Amino acid sequence: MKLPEAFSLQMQQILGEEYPAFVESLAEPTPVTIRLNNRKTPSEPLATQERVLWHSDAYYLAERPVFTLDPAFHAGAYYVQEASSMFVAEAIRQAIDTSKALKVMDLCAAPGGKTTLLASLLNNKSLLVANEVIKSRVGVLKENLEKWGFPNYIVSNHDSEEMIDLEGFFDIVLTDAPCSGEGLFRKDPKAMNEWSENNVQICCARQKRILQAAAMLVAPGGILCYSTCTYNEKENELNAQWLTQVADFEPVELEIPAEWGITARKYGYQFYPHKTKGEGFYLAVFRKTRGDKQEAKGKIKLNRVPQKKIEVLKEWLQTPDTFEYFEKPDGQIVAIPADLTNEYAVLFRALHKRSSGLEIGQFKGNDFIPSHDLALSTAIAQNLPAIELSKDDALKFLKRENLTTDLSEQPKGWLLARYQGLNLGFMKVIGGRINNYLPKEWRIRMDIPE
Ligand SMILES: C[S@@+](CC[C@H](N)C(=O)[O-])C[C@H]1O[C@@H](n2cnc3c(N)ncnc32)[C@H](O)[C@@H]1O
Repeated sequence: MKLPEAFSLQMQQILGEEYPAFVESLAEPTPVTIRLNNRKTPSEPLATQERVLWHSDAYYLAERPVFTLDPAFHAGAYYVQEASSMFVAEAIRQAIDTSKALKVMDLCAAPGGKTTLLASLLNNKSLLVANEVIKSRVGVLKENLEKWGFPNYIVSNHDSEEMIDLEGFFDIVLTDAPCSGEGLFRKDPKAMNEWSENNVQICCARQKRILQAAAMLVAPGGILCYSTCTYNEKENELNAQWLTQVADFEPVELEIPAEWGITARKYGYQFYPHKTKGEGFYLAVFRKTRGDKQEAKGKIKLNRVPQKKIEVLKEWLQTPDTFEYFEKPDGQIVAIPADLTNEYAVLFRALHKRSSGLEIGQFKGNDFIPSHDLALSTAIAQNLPAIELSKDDALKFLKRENLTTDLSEQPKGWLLARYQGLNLGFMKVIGGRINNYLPKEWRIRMDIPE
């Protein structure tokens, strides 16, 4: 691999005698890792081998399978994620009590790897906002969150500076900042071609701007996590130092076993591919020492669903009484955790470009049409009519093709397509016909080998 000259010099300065080992590691293949969803376990456990040291649900795979051809992947049983970046969960676990009801903002969220990591860390009384500034990246973020199934989430599409009304609102803010990507050179050669000292400067200035906005969102006592997938001082340690100078934050020291191979710096923690089995990564965690806390108080400005309809909805959810039900102007019903209505009201007021929480479906006359979001949510009732599909048929369902299984004996009505006990989506049995309700934009497009 021919590294940019200025980058080589920079790494020699940072690493000294470790530099040759670093260069050698760049010629090795990128490890393939998956992180299992702790709320969705397939009946046949995935074949996993070596565990990622800093995450109890994550594993290295011997080779990269075609994930598109695994229905369990589409059901949200696991996420394919670079190993080093999973350290965010361990850091948060050490920095804050995750058994509490927490309000969490993932400020630079698409495609959602770390958002799903956060979702697995949170309990069902917590609330997760996934924000992405680039509109074209919001779709994939939503899709990944829907699949993951954690019900208490909102996806928003704002610049980090547009959130002034959420000052002091969050217990945790994650800023996984856009960066020069030095840690991704072997995984993504494009990152290397785009690298320049000038680009490092641009990234550094942008990160400061995002960090300043992120700092404002944190409640006193809350934590701010700052991460990049790069090595240079400007984007990492110097930005971390800058934050402690311009805002009321102190670095949180983490306990890390030596065998994990993570390098502790003054403010943060650095992953190098010659020392850890993963890509280059940097994380610093800070606690806010002072500031104003925003109390969550407000009223959701959506129509409440009439009691008669709520009785219908109750059949579709596992714990229907833990939600309150509202109707959006387009008729979609959203289920909002009853304990979190004040929090949702504050978020709805402050964020204009956003989703409205878990959309469970809509009424057409007296009939309830369940949504795909509901099919994949862990909030869905367990006793709904369902059919377990073979792998072939599960893939056919995901391609929106006709199934081989004979469904003519199935009672008319809604039927969940399942694979290894995990929901893939809804079908409707109408006489001799089946309608597939998998959203068209979600269907598998690749040809399935015989
Ligand atoms: C490193 S990526 C995030 C990866 C993601 N956290 C994950 O784990 O899958 C950085 C993201 O920040 C977004 N971004 C860029 N500028 C931003 C801004 N001013 N505010 C919020 N997000 C921004 C980029 O569009 C990009 O999606």
